[in-house]
Amino acid sequence: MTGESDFQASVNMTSQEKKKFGNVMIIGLGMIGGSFAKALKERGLATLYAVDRREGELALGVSTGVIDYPAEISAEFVSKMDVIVLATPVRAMESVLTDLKPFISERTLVTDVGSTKGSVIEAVRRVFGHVPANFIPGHPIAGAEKSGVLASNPLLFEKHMAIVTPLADSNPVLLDRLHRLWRAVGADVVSMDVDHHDHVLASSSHLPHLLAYTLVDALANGERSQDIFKFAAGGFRDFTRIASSDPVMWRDVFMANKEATLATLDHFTDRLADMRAAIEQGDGASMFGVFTRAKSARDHFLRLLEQRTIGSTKEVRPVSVSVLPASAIKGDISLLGDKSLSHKAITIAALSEGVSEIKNVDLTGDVRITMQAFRDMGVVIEEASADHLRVHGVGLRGLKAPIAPINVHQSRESLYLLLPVLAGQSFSVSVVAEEKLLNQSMGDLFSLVRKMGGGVVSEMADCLPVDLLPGEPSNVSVDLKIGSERLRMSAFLAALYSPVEGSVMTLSTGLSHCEVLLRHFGVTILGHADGFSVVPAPLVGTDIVLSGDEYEAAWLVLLASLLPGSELLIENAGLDSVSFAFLSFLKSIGADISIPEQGEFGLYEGRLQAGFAELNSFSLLPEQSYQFRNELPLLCVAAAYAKGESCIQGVGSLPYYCEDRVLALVDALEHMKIVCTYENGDLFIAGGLPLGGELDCAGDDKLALAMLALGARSQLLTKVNDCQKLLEEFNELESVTMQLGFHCSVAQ
Ligand SMILES: NC(=O)C1=CN([C@@H]2O[C@H](COP(=O)(O)OP(=O)(O)OC[C@H]3O[C@@H](n4cnc5c(N)ncnc54)[C@H](O)[C@@H]3O)[C@@H](O)[C@H]2O)C=CC1
Ligand SMILES: O=C(O)C(=O)Cc1ccc(O)cc1
Repeated sequence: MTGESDFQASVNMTSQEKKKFGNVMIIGLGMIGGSFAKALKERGLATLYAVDRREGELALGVSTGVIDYPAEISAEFVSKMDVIVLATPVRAMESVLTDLKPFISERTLVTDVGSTKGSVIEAVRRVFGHVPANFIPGHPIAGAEKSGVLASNPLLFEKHMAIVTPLADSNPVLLDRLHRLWRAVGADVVSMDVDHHDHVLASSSHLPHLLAYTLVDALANGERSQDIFKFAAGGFRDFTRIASSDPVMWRDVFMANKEATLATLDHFTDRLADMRAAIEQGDGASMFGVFTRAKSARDHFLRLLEQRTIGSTKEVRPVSVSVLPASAIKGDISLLGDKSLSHKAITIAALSEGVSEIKNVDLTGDVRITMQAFRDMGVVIEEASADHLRVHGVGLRGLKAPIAPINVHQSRESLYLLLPVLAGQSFSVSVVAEEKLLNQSMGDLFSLVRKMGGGVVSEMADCLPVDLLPGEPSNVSVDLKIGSERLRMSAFLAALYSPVEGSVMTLSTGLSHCEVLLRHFGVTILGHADGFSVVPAPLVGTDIVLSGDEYEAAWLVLLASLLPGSELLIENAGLDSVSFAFLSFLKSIGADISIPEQGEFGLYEGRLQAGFAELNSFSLLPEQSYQFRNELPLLCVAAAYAKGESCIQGVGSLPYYCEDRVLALVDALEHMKIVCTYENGDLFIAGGLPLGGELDCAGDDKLALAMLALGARSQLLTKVNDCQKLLEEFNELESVTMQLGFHCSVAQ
């Protein structure tokens, strides 16, 4: 069968000619074996041999350049191999292993590509009596409905996953080689436990194939089959593509992975029966619920998959924003709802009874993570348009246990909202996260949730991932001390689950969006001298139009104040106590601002107007600096343009991230030739006219806006680097400023 001289020529190669992975033998030169061989061969990484019970495939393999040499299972070939890959249907692997056994050396890596893993390991045990350290199973999650060597594609594995399922005594050197092999053909390697693999794949791959085969067979043999196929629309074609897959391979898969397939099939059959009942009873709401949840889950996963295909980690390109000194800003605008408010409104609407319409909602970035979590727990959320949601609330305790852990990815906002809500349910749930949220102490949040009465279990002290276990609800009374302000909404949510009136003690009695939003949904929140009490009652679904982002509004007001001739009108401002106090302070130092009246729930809502005015220097007391800690970068800019020297006291006593921001802005001011002095935690800024120049906001969006405002009336162009976060948070920056005649240009 094999040309002995070819073989001799190949094994006589000098070490220089020997390729990175040496001699690789594929057993079963079909679509997957052929693709793997071709990917290695085209990259010059190995000398490729193949064995197949169909000689024709081997001849085609050589003539189409998929392999170098045909081979056979014999001492001469097998003993010289560095890697042997089993790529036959899974049930053929036992006989292949039996043939290999007499010749195999323990330095040779033996692996496979089979779609099931438990059955392959059982076959290895039957043949060898144990699993040898050099046998390490694998499975590429890439393929097609085609078969045979002619269908092989050297790019098949690029940016797809390859699962490896090593055993406790797998040889680590050979395991490393297996990882390298898959990475060399473009795959991302993931390790998995054998049983987990078989259950996951039973649902994600085996069940869909079973449904496609059965559907086509049922329809093809039924009445009107001719016309069914003749008039089949795209959906039928999409759904049944995989019914063209190889029947031998798939018969083997179902025989090999019986238990796991039956489990997922039973689950699916139950759900199909529910759907049948819904159709029979004309229960449109149930159908609508299933369809919306399924659509959003699929859309969500597709987005994740797209990110994978672009690259395993999201590519972040550095972005800078430049401003040319402007003469004036003029115009009427509406701002998109605040992101943090959008997260909160979705959460409260999901926990309300009945339907809520949320308008002017920002659905970009992290907000979708909060939304997906509620969808995973049975809340139907319709996207009526790009900034309008219809949320079918399920009540405070009406969430359903999710089938997988809730993943908050890297969204702190989602985590702080979801954790108290999950702790109030009657099911256990795991919460996982990614990258920057891992390995960070969540002590303040976890202890708040513990107060609610349930169990909070994490492997690493107070870090994610965490398991929440239901417990007897206890009375919630939370004291938000300095620096814990980010817990404010979490505390109010926890208080909603308190059996008796919950209380949230706060430093100031001013109203924030948290209380206002809850009042909007029918919660009675009473203000006291040292905070608030929350009267337990169901939340009531309602309609709400979210007001524009407050920091963006404050920034635009500052711009209007700095630029002579400006006339600005923000149609949809919504100011909480701090923003109201901040704008009132600007007024007190000479700004020309007209603030809207206080509305029913406590916000200053409506039209916010501002025009140019020369600002006076000011002195801010430590308690004011604390109150305006988030707005301080804007106040530094006001000071830089004001007449005379301003003083901001108590910067050194602010939470570290607020102080850091101010100090970064001091560097920028000095770079622009504005004289600043920072002494004993107090900051002095001598007003003047900033020069302009290149600045770096270190990825901080609030700082970036302040820096752009510094450039508003400066003498030269101002360029701010590292603005990715700014554009994520304020993605209409360019369009809003363009509308007002203030040109911010974005460059990558
Ligand atoms: N088709 C797909 O999309 C994927 C398949 N897999 C797995 O890869 C393996 C191969 O699948 P495909 O390449 O699609 O099938 P295929 O039908 O294209 O190739 C299988 C090859 O194995 C040969 N073969 C069968 N029994 C043999 C034996 N006893 N000795 C030597 N050769 C033998 C056949 O002649 C054929 O050429 C299967 O275990 C399958 O579960 C894994 C991922 C994706
Ligand atoms: O063709 C498709 O869409 C597939 O699903 C390919 C596939 C088939 C079997 C596997 O074990 C892995 C991937």
